[in-house]
Amino acid sequence: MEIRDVVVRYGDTTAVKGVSLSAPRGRVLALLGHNGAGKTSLLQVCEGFRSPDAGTARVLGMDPIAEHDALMPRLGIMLQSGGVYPWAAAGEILRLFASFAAHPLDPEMLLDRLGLRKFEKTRFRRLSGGEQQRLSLAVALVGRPELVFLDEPTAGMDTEARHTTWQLIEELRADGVSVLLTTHLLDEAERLADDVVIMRSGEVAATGTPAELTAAAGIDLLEVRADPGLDLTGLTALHQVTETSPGEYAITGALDTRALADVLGWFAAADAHVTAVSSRRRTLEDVYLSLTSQHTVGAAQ
Ligand SMILES: Nc1ncnc2c1ncn2[C@@H]1O[C@H](COP(=O)(O)OP(=O)(O)OP(=O)(O)O)[C@@H](O)[C@H]1O
Repeated sequence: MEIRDVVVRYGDTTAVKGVSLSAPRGRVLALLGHNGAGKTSLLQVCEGFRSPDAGTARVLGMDPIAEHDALMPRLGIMLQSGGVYPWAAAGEILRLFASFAAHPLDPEMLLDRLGLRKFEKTRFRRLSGGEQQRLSLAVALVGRPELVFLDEPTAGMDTEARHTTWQLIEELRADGVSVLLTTHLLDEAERLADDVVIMRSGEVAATGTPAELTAAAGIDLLEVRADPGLDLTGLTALHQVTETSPGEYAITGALDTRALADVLGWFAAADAHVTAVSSRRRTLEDVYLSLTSQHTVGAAQ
């Protein structure tokens, strides 16, 4: 899948501002970003549900709008709202979608795997949010798609369903299926994604594998608890510093021994009352927050 310079506008709002990205086959790509960052709009362009205002999209080598009918049977799409036939029973819905496909997965297997067996005779609208979500996932997968779009697939799911979903996604990838998912769960992205795209206000803020995004030599996150509201001028000239909450300072970047001494020396020189210091390697969540936080200032911004 390849998109180039895609722009999506809603009236005066530009939701996607010239995004380019490519998703190689057989990999899981996670699209991250705050509410309103433009993830769903971008997904809709790839799915052929929305025509971009500028730019191009190629999905499995096809134009998702002009070749929509040929493309759809090869895609699995799980929508945030999910609802398909609210009056039909869960089992009927899944078997119906299986009957549309040339080589479906076994719907009975999916009912069992996703814990839906006891709801097979329950109408969609009577299912709980998490059960609807599980059925929507099953519907997206039952046609044995080559490429799957999952918009917040595990939102509202309980822990067990979330783990089953992760396993299913890993099995899909092992079978060579490509997956493009959005999520607000950074641990989900870190566990599943081969590639990550972080969006901020309709633009790509960073891309890479989770390892690339979190990699740095030495200690890469130093957290210092001290007086709140310190004037960070001076420190920010040398390091990326965020006051993550009042009195909690996160200093990120590859920090060697000298840099650590500099940072603590700065707090000492500022006469700040330091009550705790800890260090660790960065997680994807740290990278995400430092790229999307409004309050981040400093050298690496
Ligand atoms: N149909 C629409 N009409 C007008 N504005 C819209 C429409 N759909 C989305 N937007 C706006 O476009 C921007 C991007 O929305 P989008 O749904 O793509 O974001 P998102 O990253 O998927 O957010 P979320 O994480 O909340 O699902 C937002 O500011 C949103 O309010």
